[in-house]
Order: sequence, then C-alpha cells, then structure tokens
Amino acid sequence: PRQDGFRMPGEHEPQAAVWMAWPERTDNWRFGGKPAQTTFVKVAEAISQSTPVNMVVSAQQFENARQMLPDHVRLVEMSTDDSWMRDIGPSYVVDKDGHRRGVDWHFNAWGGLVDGLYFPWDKDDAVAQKVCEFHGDASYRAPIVLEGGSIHVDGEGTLYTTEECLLHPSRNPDLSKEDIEQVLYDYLSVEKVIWIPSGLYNDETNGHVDNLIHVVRPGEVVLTWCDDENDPQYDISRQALDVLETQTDAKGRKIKVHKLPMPGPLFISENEASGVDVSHGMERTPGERLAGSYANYLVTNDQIVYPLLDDNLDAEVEDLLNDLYPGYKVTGVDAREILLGGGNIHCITQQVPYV
Ligand SMILES: NCCCCCC(N)=O
Repeated sequence: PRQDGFRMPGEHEPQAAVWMAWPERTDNWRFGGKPAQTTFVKVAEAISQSTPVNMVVSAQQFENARQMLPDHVRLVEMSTDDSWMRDIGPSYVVDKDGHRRGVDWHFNAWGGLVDGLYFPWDKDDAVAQKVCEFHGDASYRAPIVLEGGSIHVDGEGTLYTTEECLLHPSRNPDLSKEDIEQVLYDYLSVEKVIWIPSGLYNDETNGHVDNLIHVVRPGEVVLTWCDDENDPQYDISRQALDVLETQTDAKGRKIKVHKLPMPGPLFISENEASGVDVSHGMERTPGERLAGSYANYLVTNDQIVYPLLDDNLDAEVEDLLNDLYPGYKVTGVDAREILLGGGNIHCITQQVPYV
C-alpha cells in the first residue's frame, strides 16, 4: 500500500539504532571470515560511540561473536545468507507524528538467477521484516526487487540512484523506468528521482549508488572522482557529474558536488584470493580490480564512520570529511577486508530512524 505521509529520512537525521550482520560465509569472506569479523568488530565499536548497534548473528557463531564484540553491542540471533545489512535490511520511513515503519524490498542477491552473487537468498529476503519485528514496527512488502545500497535520499523528496542497477534486467525486467519511479514515489514519498547512468567501475552489485556518491545534506553530495583519463572510472564519474550539475533536486536546488578521490586503483592479491572458497557467483581471482570507494561511509548521529583504503589518500579524505561535516566526529576504520567481500562500511550497516 502507498506509504501516505511516510517519507524516508536522510542518513544525517537522528537515528535510534544501526543494524549489522556478522560475516561468516566462506565463499565471500576469506580465511573462514576471521579477518572480516575483526573488522566488523571495529566498525561496530566506532558506530556504537554514537548510536546503539544490533548485530545479527547465526546460532553457530553466537558464542564467538559474543566474545569478540564489546558488551554494549547487542546480539540478535537471526538466519541470513550473508552480511550486507544495507541491502537486506528495511528502508525505514517516518511520518510527522513520530511513527516509523520499514519498507521490505524484494531481495535476489544482486541479480537472482541472471547474475546474482549467490543462491539461495531466501534467508536474506526475510531479514527486513524480522528487524522491524524486533522494534515492534510494521513493515510493508514493496512490489519490486531493490537493495538499500542502490538508493540515497536527502530526506526532502530527492532520491539518487543509478540506471545501471535499478534498470538492470536482473532486478525488475518487466517494469519500465516510470513504473520503478512510481514505486519509489509511493513507498518513500520522494518527489524526484535523479538517475545517474553508471556506478563504480567493476562493482559486482551492478553499480550501487552508495559506492559512487553520498548525500552530505540536502542539495549537496560527494562524488568519487578520478583524474586518470586511462582509468575506466574517468568517464563514469564525468557522466555522473554532468547529470548532477545539470539537474535540480526536488526542492529546485542546484546540486553542489564535492569530489572525493578514488582510492588506488586497488586489486585483490594472490594471498587474499587464496583464502576464499570457490563460489559460482563471486569473482575472487588474483589481480581482480576491487570496487573501492571512500563514498561508502556511514553517517550516524554525530559521527562519520568511513573506510580507510589507501595509505596515500586516507588523511586527505579525513580532512575533506571534517570540512564537509563540521561538528561531527570523523572515524576511519581499516576496511580492506570488507572491500574484499565486495562492499564497504555503508553496505554492512542499516540505520533505524529516531522517532
Ligand atoms: N558480495 C556482495 C557485495 C554486496 C555489496 C553491497 C553494497 N551495498 O554495495
């Protein structure tokens, strides 16, 4: 049903909790998921300085996760297929009277039987409703396949996404661009969708927008930028800039674009690839180009938690984020292990709005 009066708040708005899901899938996380688990602990510890963290974990990993995580991180036993809470969790909407509910998108592991990353994905597809159930919030099944990492909103009617992902035949092949826009209008109360042609080069999610841009505040975004005209990212980022600079947002504002340097380029090493079980959906071969992006950070209450990816650029990015987010705490976490799994800090987190 339409979410009349319910809108998806921006990530910069107050949050009650952030959800994550404990990594253990050995065909996505190398060496039995141990390095990734250590990284997830660091991300959870950083976020929990600003917002309570709930960590979904399997029964099998419960004891280990309990030992590795600080006591103030709450564990919730729940079945999943993998750990991408941005994509399998609910996209929360709120109304003016302090009510909230979750939009529960269909999930098909980033492409289903066309170019999905694993099979099956039914446990992941059930997570959004269970997260809402935990909070005693209603959830609404939306009539399209969509991952939360493929959309960014400003909370004031504008939604940013990529055509590469939302119009990919592996998601909703029977729906037109207009049909998909209508669902976004109906379920998130957005008034304008800004369609960026492609996402980050070689991103296995088919170019999720959260790996290319982030919304700093209404009317202002960061964009992953590359100045090497021989790099495939060069044209992709210029196409995105062209769209962002020629469109206006839902409130008629010109969009201010801040360039974030692209890390690397980064490639998976022999050692890193060797620790992953063989998989039919995910490429983890030595020399594979990694979809690294500093835009894949989480805004959570008074803190920015961003990925440390490239020794030559991390400090510059921290300065940029400090300039863009005055008054926020800016925390970097070494995110190489998350990147090896195909995403980053924004992809492994999902916020619940404070109402
Ligand atoms: N291997 C799966 C990678 C999923 C990345 C998720 C995201 N929101 O970018």
